[in-house]
Amino acid sequence: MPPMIEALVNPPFNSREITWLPSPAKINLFLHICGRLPSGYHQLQSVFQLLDYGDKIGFRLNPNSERVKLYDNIDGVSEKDNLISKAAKALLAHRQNHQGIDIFVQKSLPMGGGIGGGSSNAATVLLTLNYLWQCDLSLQELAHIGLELGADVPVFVHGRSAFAEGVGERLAAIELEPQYYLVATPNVHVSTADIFAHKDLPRDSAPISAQQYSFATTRNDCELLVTTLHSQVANLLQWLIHYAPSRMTGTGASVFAIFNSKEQASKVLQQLPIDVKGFVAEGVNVSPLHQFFKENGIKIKA
Ligand SMILES: C[C@](O)(CO)[C@H](O)COP(=O)(O)OP(=O)(O)OC[C@H]1O[C@@H](n2ccc(N)nc2=O)[C@H](O)[C@@H]1O
Ligand SMILES: Nc1ncnc2c1ncn2[C@@H]1O[C@H](COP(=O)(O)OP(=O)(O)OP(=O)(O)O)[C@@H](O)[C@H]1O
Repeated sequence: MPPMIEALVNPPFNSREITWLPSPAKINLFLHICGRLPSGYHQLQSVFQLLDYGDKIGFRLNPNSERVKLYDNIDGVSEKDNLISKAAKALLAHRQNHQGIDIFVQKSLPMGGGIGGGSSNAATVLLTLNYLWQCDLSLQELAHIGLELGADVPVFVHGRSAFAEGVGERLAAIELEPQYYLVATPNVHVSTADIFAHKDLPRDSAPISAQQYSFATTRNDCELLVTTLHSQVANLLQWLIHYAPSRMTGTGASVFAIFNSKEQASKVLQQLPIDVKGFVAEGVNVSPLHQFFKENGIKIKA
């Protein structure tokens, strides 16, 4: 495609340079388990708080190919299992053109930490390829495709901090006070599937309404089990709680502490124990990915 026409068709994407899009993290401000479905999946209630921090996914048009090529491998994840490839594959059937696309990844988020990195990567790919391939799917349709890839994908597709129910797919946008979060990940892997399958996991929290949500009156129902099984998570939470209200996100291993100012959060970040990785982020009501689309005049069907 000649550069002029290409630039008109797919701004801000082109074949000369990589366009980097945000793939933000989330934390679960609370996580109640209200029951178990016949499928084995759990009925949850949660508040997904989106953050202004995350990975970056790069896209470059390839005029010489009709294929999607993923350039950056993620340690320990085969290309076939990568949620980025899976998201691209899931959209193939819907594409209205055969534009070849090269995909790149700058990973900042720890994997399997309960902060949704893989799910967010998948959502960024679904929304971007929907645009580049002119699939014209709605957010609802993209979220439906995303749910097949992971329970946390729909919230990133919709791009709003939300009160969530069901397996995480029934979402109601929520406006949260701007706050700063120190997110810290100890050097231990917690398997989401193992935690949900564990006999000691409590599964009988009474449902609450979105209006009833407050941090102080809610919990993460996975926290007691995960801290019992993994002393690294227990020790980190005990340490953090001296500085600010703190809780585990998802099924761990990451935990977060809530601060009113970025300075306070950054000060504690600098003191984190040596084997703990962390970052400071601001909570946002609208995903940085959706902000990117808005700023570039790209509309997605509601
Ligand atoms: C715990 C949360 O992080 C909360 O945000 C998510 O619900 C987990 O989302 P995720 O990592 O995208 O999870 P998935 O990849 O869909 O599921 C991983 C495994 O967790 C269990 N699982 C997950 C979600 C759910 N509502 N009930 C479950 O029982 C299932 O055994 C599943 O095989
Ligand atoms: N692009 C990807 N980025 C990160 N992990 C990926 C990716 N593709 C596949 N995975 C696999 O998915 C697993 C879960 O990834 P993810 O980062 O979404 O988990 P998480 O932070 O625990 O999030 P959740 O809150 O959804 O449980 C990883 O351990 C990894 O094996």
